[in-house]
Amino acid sequence: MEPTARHRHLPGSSSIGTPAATAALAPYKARFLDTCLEAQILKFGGYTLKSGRISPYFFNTALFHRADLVRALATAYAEALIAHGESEDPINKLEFDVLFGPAYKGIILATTTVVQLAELAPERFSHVSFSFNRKEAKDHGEGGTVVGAELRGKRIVIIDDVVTAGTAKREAIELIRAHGGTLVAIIVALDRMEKLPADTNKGENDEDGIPRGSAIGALKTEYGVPIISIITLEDLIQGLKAKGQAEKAQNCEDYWKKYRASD
Ligand SMILES: O=P(O)(O)OC[C@H]1O[C@H](OP(=O)(O)OP(=O)(O)O)[C@H](O)[C@@H]1O
Ligand SMILES: O=C(O)c1cc(=O)[nH]c(=O)[nH]1
Repeated sequence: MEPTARHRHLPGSSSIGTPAATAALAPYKARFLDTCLEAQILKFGGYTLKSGRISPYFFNTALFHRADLVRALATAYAEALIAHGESEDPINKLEFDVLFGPAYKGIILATTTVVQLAELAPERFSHVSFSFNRKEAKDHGEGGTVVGAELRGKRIVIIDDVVTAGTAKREAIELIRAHGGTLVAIIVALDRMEKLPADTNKGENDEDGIPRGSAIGALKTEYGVPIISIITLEDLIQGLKAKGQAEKAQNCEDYWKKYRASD
């Protein structure tokens, strides 16, 4: 779905998210990538990751705090869900009732994205609710660990920033199941398309350049649901090339060759 001009550039807003030379990508991906690059949410250099790998790029979702940026982020999640839901293939056609955002960062993603879903596709998504967990159960007032929509009998999409090891997603899935909900998909902002860190007990070497499974692939296999990302490393490389940023694209490609996931 192509959002209206109103959604692309509100009067008086900054130019954040204006499509530039990344046009070969789906327009919502190109706009999101432009936002990330313009606002330096995607940075380039040498960054040590949780895994210990040194990455030539780093994606910092905490930087989406300004009004225009959080709107661009929520719009991109909504557009990715809408694009996925519009698939002609009934197996891929995504229908859901609740966006569940694991605390804490997922909370803002779930709440802002339901607003944008209702704004961009009211006929399909006005009924969608949000829900999130408390990190610590509350024993007074309404009590409990889940806030927002009831999960029982509902089709749930988990929304989060990234998958690193998949631990937070597994915890969220257990909570959803314990409350009687059914997981139908997971959506994240960026898929780094990286293999899981090497298992030295299996004689693996992280730098061997042999593709192995990713955390996203493991979640897909374990739970049998699609994992949607707004953009992937492949999209980033394509976007950088289209913008003439050949050196950054090459550094990302070299990194990807080393740590490429097989799934
Ligand atoms: O374990 P994974 O599923 O791979 O996800 C990694 C998650 O861990 C971080 O959040 P964290 O749980 O630290 O909570 P926060 O949102 O409060 O920072 C991060 O923002 C991801 O959401
Ligand atoms: O793997 C990580 O540690 C990581 C990568 C990235 O791009 N962004 C982030 O916040 N963490």
